[in-house]
Amino acid sequence: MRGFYIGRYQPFHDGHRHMVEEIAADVDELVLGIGSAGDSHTTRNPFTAGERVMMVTKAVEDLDVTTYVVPIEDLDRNSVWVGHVQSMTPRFDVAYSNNPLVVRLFEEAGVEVRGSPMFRRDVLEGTELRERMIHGRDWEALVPETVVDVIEEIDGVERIRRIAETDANSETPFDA
Ligand SMILES: Nc1ncnc2c1ncn2[C@@H]1O[C@H](COP(=O)(O)OP(=O)(O)OP(=O)(O)O)[C@@H](O)[C@H]1O
Ligand SMILES: NC(=O)c1ccc[n+]([C@@H]2O[C@H](COP(=O)(O)O)[C@@H](O)[C@H]2O)c1
Repeated sequence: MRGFYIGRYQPFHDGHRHMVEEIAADVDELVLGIGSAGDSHTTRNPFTAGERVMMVTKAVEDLDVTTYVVPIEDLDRNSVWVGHVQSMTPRFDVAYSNNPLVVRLFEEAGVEVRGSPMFRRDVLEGTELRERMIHGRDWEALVPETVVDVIEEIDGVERIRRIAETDANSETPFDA
């Protein structure tokens, strides 16, 4: 059986890793969708699709499940989004998500959806991690070590801080 799990992964953190471990117990193969793939250089979406491909690939490579990492750009039309996802991914049998819109769109399209309880959501949340990076608080303990390495390689903390300085409203593209 093949599963599908999408997130923005800005960045990929231990909550995502926990969910992937649970999914891996269910499936033979896993498709990990990098959502909002066209977005980067904003405080909400600081990392590019390519940078997130590196984070996600390295964060799951020790697991005993074949994984395909596929970037997926957003569409203006929710009603055809599931078809868009399916057009970009290997065929899958079940979608995993805790995002209510994603759950609804897959269910309406007749795809089985499974969720899981949130894991340490008080700290394991992308928004919280990005805030910690901006304000110099500890974030490294909340993501897989391989993700720390990628963020260091791309100088990601410096980027987020620069964006936060120049972009108080968070969605304006970064231009240095
Ligand atoms: N701590 C967690 N435990 C379990 N699932 C999680 C956790 N955090 C996020 N998820 C789920 O992972 C998927 C992808 O989440 P996403 O990439 O938006 O992360 P996020 O932490 O919610 O980020 P942000 O705060 O940037 O929106 C969603 O289905 C989300 O509900
Ligand atoms: N119309 C669309 O493009 C559409 C609809 C639902 C979800 N999505 C994307 O799927 C991803 C869902 O991930 P999260 O659970 O991390 O929000 C996001 O990147 C979101 O933008 C896109």
